[in-house]
Amino acid sequence: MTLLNHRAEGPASAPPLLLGPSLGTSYALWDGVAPELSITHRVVRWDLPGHGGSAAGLIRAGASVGDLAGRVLALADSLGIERFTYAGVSLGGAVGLHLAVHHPQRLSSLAVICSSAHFNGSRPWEERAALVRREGLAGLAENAGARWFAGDFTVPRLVRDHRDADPEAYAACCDALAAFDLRERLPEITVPTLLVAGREDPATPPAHLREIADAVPGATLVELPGASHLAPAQCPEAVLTALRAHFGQDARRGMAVRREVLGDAHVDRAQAQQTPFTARFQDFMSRYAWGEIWTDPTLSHRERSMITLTALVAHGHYDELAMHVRAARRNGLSPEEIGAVLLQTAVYCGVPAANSAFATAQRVLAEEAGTS
Ligand SMILES: O=C(O)CC1=CCC(=O)O1
Repeated sequence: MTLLNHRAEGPASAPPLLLGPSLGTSYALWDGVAPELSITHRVVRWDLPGHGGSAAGLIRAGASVGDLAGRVLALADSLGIERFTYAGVSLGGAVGLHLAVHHPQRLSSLAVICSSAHFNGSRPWEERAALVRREGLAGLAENAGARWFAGDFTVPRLVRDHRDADPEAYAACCDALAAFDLRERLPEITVPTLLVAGREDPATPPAHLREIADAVPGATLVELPGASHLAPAQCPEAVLTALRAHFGQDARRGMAVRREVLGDAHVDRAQAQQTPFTARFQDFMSRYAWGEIWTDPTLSHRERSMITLTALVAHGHYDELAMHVRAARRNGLSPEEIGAVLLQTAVYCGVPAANSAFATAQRVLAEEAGTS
């Protein structure tokens, strides 16, 4: 299957972050932001169909934002990325909102930049699509600066990408914008959401971002002075600061759950022993194991403890087992329930494994009870 053109940066083991562009631009929109983000993330930035390096045939007249989101998921699948953080500008942001409503299990965090839950109805986009199908993109690209940037600022590469986009594909993206309206569904969004508004943005003014922030539970809104529609290009430092603070929440949430489950003493010890060599691994654990998996409310902490004990016995990780017997007690499992889990492992992991597990658990439970 033909995929969206994309550029991947950053360590393959880092948490994946997908970046979506706005109508008329390419992944070059993220040039001032992506290299910095790729220090902590596996950044994958993609081009809209018929824009940058993506084939025009990836979109048809009458397309929807859902179709574009499907292309993004296909790209993620092809890269082996199941769950990802997502940030998108304008049309790219609409793709992010669609993913958050329709595919919440694929997203761990969302940032919507200079975008909206609706683009002022279908009329302006039907007119723009008709204009582009009739006359091509040269005229629109000529006045892109006024729509995209504040003051005299410009990015010649982005204006060039606008002019060189495929008119049919551009018009099909306009069709998608014409049909897009997610306002009714915003309260269903559960993924941590950041809204970034350009204070001087004429296309999606701050009121559009505020409307999303008011409707999405727990969402945060940041307004950037001096930014217009392409905030990542004109104010990369301010966008970076906002994104870093938002995406860092995964690690912070993870650290809170890690302390709840493993206890302050254990986490403080692990932190104190951290070296520059182990720092990325510790961060990975906070973000991924604790910030993403243990925080997922589908299973309770009790259930997660039972699964974890079993998995540790299966692989003979007895030091980790001792730690997770303490965690299981903190998560509300009684010594009898822990014994029942270990007994079951005798069936599926083997008697010798369960034998060692019982010895480890017995020692920990005795220590906890103060009888050792
Ligand atoms: O090109 C514009 O006028 C601004 C814009 C609206 C939707 C989008 O992605 O860019």
